[in-house]
Amino acid sequence: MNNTPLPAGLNEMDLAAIETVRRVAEKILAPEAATVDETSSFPAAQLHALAEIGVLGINLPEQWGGPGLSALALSACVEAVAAGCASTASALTAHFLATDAILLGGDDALRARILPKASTGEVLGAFALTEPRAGSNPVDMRCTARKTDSGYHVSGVKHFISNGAVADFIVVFAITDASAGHKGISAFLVEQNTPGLIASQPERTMGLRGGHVFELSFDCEIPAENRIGQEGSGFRTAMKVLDNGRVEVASMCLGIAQSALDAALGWVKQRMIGGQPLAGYQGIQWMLADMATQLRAARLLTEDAAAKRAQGIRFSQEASMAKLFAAEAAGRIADTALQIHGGYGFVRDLPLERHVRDLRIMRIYEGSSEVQRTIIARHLINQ
Ligand SMILES: CC(C)(COP(=O)(O)OP(=O)(O)OC[C@H]1O[C@@H](n2cnc3c(N)ncnc32)[C@H](O)[C@@H]1OP(=O)(O)O)[C@@H](O)C(=O)NCCC(=O)NCCSC(=O)CCS(=O)O
Repeated sequence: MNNTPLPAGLNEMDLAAIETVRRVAEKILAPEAATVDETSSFPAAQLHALAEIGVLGINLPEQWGGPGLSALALSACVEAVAAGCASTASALTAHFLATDAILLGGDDALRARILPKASTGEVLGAFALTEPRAGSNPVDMRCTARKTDSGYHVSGVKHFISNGAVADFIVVFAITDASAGHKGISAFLVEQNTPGLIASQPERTMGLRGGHVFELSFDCEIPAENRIGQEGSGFRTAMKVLDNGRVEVASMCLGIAQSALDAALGWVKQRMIGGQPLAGYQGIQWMLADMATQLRAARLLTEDAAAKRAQGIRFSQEASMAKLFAAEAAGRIADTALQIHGGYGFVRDLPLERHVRDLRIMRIYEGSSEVQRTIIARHLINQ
């Protein structure tokens, strides 16, 4: 039975969806998570299992093929997937970034063309914002989209793109007016089979080894109808998408941290030291108390951000607080869980060292902890 707490205010459909996702995560994702990591294999079968229960569209409203779940339920589902297999959760949430970009930035024609297929998993998406020389500051990007008679010529290199080579479509951000700063950035949809699109081999990463990330190089002609929204609207679309994405990263952190805490709780009850279980020692109890308190705080910040997201008002500050705190807390929680396991925690037969490795990127991608602090501070100063 899954003892992860649920937020208040979920309706029956939300609860049914979460229960189904938890069941699939426990029965199908979790048993394969160590193998996915060990073999660095892309979790295609896991995504397929999630697609079969509708998870690839849970960020979408009913109009575009989604179930119309609440933002709180979406977070709880992402948490459940991450608790089962963090690599799968990373590939899934990268797909959400791509479909959110079309939902939030595109017109109805593009939404109708892509979102229903993306919600069933018939097509998988990727979100290409980061470049080798433009990570934390996307306005420094070099990728360009030059107008042609039939559409645009997209040219440039994107870096660290989850799903990049396996996605059917890639949301690419590129400069359409180099003199206009962030207002000169536009978003485009590039299909995988487009001539001139070349993907690297997957990067060899420390963690999330099944959540493959690629360098993508573009020298592609694309039709005008593949522009997402108006020219110049790309930066705002990217930022709005990342507000959503940061709550999903926070939710992934909750799932992995909860798994680490659960493992530590199981261990301290069975591991005997000096004739008594580890759980009897005050030093261990205090570690557990700190882990649970940090996890609870991360959960409440994540729920707060999800609740603001549901209200349809700007929630950048709440999203950044949730991501910042959850990523840093989860890293500490997993590290403490490993410490409690002693040498066994360092051994790859147990999941603790994998949790520590998988969590490390959470303080970096979708805006580093430093970027989140910048966003929070700007809101404090400007409000
Ligand atoms: C740190 C930053 C937020 C700083 O951005 P800027 O200083 O360049 O821009 P601003 O002046 O703040 O804003 C310009 C403009 O945009 C509007 N804006 C900004 N944020 C939002 C928002 N959240 N929602 C709506 N509108 C927004 C703002 O109001 C301004 O509008 P006006 O000009 O006033 O009209 C930013 O650089 C940043 O977030 N950096 C981090 C980038 C990042 O997270 N990259 C990660 C890429 S994806 C990834 O890592 C994983 C992908 S995967 O797994 O493949």
